[in-house]
Amino acid sequence: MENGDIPENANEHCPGPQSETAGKSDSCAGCPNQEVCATAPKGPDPDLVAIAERMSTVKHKILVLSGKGGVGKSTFSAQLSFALAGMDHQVGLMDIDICGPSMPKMLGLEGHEIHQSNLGWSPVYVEDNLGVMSIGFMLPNADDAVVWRGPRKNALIKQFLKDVYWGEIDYLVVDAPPGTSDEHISIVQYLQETGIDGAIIVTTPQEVSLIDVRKEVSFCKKVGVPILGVVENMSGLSQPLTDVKFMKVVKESGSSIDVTKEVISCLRENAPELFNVVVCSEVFDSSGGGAERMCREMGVPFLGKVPLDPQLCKAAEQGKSCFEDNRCSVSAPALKSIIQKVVAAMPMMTE
Ligand SMILES: Nc1ncnc2c1ncn2[C@@H]1O[C@H](COP(=O)(O)OP(=O)(O)OP(=O)(O)O)[C@@H](O)[C@H]1O
Repeated sequence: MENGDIPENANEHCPGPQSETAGKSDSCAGCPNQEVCATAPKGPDPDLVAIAERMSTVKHKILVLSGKGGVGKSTFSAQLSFALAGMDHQVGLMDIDICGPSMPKMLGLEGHEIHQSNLGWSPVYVEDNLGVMSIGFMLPNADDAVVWRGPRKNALIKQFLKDVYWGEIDYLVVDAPPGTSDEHISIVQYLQETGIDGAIIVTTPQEVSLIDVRKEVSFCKKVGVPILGVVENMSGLSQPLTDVKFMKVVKESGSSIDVTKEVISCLRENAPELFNVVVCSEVFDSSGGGAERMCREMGVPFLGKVPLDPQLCKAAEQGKSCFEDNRCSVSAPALKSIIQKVVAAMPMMTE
C-alpha cells in the first residue's frame, strides 16, 4: 500500500489510511486493511512533502484536459511544450495518460528509455530545454496494454512527481487522460500544496463534445484549479488550395465527376495568385455556437480555435514541432496566438 493511498481492496467509502477515523469508521467494518489502518501512524504524508520539495524548482504547472478522447489534447500538449521551449523557456512535459501514453510518439522519442541518476529519474530530452516523462518509455513494447486499476495508476503518478528530477524549469505541462477519473483526482491532490497555475480544456466544436467539457469545467471548479481557458480544436477544415488533393462536382442526379486535374491546371495557368487562397469548410456541426458560446455561458475564458490541418496531424505523427520550417501554415498561427494568451495569463515569472 502506498502511503496515503486508498488500497485496491478497501471497502466502499474508505476514509483513507491517513484519516483519523482510519480503521475505526463504520465503513471499515470487515475491510482486510482495518487493523493496519487503525494502528498505522497518522500525520502528513511524507510523499506529499517530497513532492512539494521536487515541485519547488518548477515555476508554473499547466494541466491539459479534455472531456472526450481524440479531440487533440495530446497534440495540443505536445505543441504547447514545443512552443514554450521555442520561446527559450525550460519545459517539462509529463504524460499521465497511463493507459494511452502518446507523448513518446508526438515528441519523436519512441524507443527511448528513462535513466536513473542519484538525483532521481531523468526525463527523456527532445532538446536541452524540453524534457518528457511518460509511462510509454517504460513499456518493453509500444503495443503493450497497461491494464491497471486506480491505486496503481495513482502510485505511478505520485512517483513521477516525487522521483523525476526536472531541475529548475519554467513550465511543467501535464497531459491528462480524457474525462475526470483517478488520474485527475490524484494529480490535483498531489499538487495541492504547491498548486496548479491552471487548466486548459481542449474540445471539438460539436455539442456532444461540449457536454463533457462542461463536466471538466465543473471538476476544475470543484477541486479549485483555475481554468486558463478552452481551446476549440478541429474547428473547420482550412487548407491552402495547393494542398487540395481531390475536387469533385456533384451533379443533381447525385453522381459526381472528379475535376481535380482540370481545375488545378486551369487555375495554375490563369490565376496563380489563387494558390495562396485557403479553402475553409465546416466539418463538425457548430450550429450550437461551439466552445465560444459555451465559455460565455459558463464564464470561462475562450482561448481560440485551431482548424483541422492535415499538416498538424503529420507533424504529430512525425513527433515534430508545427512551428518550425513553416510546417503547418494553417494551424500554427492559431496555436501560437492561443499559447501567447496562456503565457500572458501566467502569474508574473521571476526571471
Ligand atoms: N487540428 C488538427 N488537425 C488535424 N489533425 C489533428 C488536429 N488535432 C489533432 N489531430 C490529430 O487527431 C488525432 C487525435 O489527437 P490526439 O491524440 O491529440 O487526441 P487526444 O484528445 O489526446 O486523444 P486521447 O485522449 O484519446 O489520447 C491525432 O492523430 C492528431 O494528430
